Amino acid sequence: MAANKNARVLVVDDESDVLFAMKMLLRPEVKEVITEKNPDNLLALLGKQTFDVIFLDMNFKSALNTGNEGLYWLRQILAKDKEATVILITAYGDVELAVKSLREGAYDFIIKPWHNDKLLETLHQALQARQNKQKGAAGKAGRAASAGSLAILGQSDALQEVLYKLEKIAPTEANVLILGENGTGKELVAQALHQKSFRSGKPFVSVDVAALTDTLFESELFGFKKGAFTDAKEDRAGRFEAASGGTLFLDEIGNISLAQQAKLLTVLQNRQVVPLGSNIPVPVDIRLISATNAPLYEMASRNEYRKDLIYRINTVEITLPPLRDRHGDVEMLTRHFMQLYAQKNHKPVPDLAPATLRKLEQHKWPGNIRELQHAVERAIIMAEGNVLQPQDFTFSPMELGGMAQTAAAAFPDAPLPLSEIERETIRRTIERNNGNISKSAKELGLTRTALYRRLNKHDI
Ligand SMILES: Nc1ncnc2c1ncn2[C@@H]1O[C@H](COP(=O)(O)OP(=O)(O)OP(=O)(O)O)[C@@H](O)[C@H]1O
Repeated sequence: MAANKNARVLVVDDESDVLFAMKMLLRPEVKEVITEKNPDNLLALLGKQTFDVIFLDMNFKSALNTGNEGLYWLRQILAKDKEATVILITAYGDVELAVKSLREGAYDFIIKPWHNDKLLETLHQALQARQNKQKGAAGKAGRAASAGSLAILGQSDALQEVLYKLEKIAPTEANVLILGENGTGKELVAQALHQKSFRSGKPFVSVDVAALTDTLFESELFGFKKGAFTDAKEDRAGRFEAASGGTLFLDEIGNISLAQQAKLLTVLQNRQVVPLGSNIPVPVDIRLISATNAPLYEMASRNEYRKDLIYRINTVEITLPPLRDRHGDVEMLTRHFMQLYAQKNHKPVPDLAPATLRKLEQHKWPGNIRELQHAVERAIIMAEGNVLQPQDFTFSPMELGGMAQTAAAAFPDAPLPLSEIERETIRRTIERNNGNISKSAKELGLTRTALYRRLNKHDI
């Protein structure tokens, strides 16, 4: 890091506290730190000297009124020097905008309040990248995000953007709402966020809230005291307490009743839970990650979901694209799962015929990565030779839409074995709920896990 000792850094922010803190932090790292409170002086400063890195506030309170002053100044800086290395300083609420600003040429951004070591890491990376660029090396190398030991695979732009955002927001305290269809990897992303956060040494507690009735919701999440209800034989901590210091992942948050929404909101507002049968509140120290495949905003506009709860849980949003929109990822994921399941089933890793790949790439994957995963496992188990052929991939009726229904209608009175009836009932329920597993499970009186087990059993 010796090269940094010659570096000159500029910090532009209209808050004196930020300037002071940055100066104290950066001074030992570089040769010179210049601070500037008024962005109007920026261009004059750049005219006088060059800076190796410029930290620029995205949220000036001042005059321009464009809604994104930071972006305006970023453009001004880059117009003057297109090689400038700019790191934006942004608030939680502006992460979307900050991600966009990367496309406009910012090197990176940090989120306020920042962690000092993270900020210094970003500074050193920026200086290194600048040096590489000056030497003519590939400056962008190493920018693609990975998700630690959890393999979130994909090379599509759509997924790369998600991974980039994940890297940025993981080491913050922001509540994250993950949106996306079934099987797009929401839980995987939640785990990665935890693993890359400062809470990673503490528990990651996952709760499928859609599976909980009103009473269970409270006892499971907030805990209970002995005697609170008939079966409460002893005190039990709720999931909020169990996740203390760590991350609480509430899956299927779109599927809770208005009464449950109100209870959750109270806890998040007060940052404390009151266990059932107690009147002593317990303080809560969790980072909240929620996920859903439900259209929360549409539901809110129909008054089926509380807007104030959405605002509590969505400090930052990550939307996972469906697999059909991740161009190039089907092959990568297929090959990954081929290796995984060949190994698991003690078989040699097969090849993939070009026609098979075409078939997989054309399929719409309504069950997304989970569906692909199961399809590959099935193919590995069933395939005869050591090249996977198109016929090794048979898509289930749910995946293909109405075909099975036609078949069932063709034999209305034929006696069916019980397992066929179960299969057909499950299939129709899922179809009626447009592939929503949680809703279907609720309707069928099963937990989601039990339903997944049956989907596997029936090869749906
Ligand atoms: N990008 C990815 N790379 C590798 N595996 C993935 C990826 N995305 C998802 N998976 C795998 O696909 C399966 C489904 O992912 P996950 O359970 O996280 O999805 P989900 O969106 O939470 O699903 P649901 O909405 O049904 O709860 C898991 O086995 C997960 O490990």
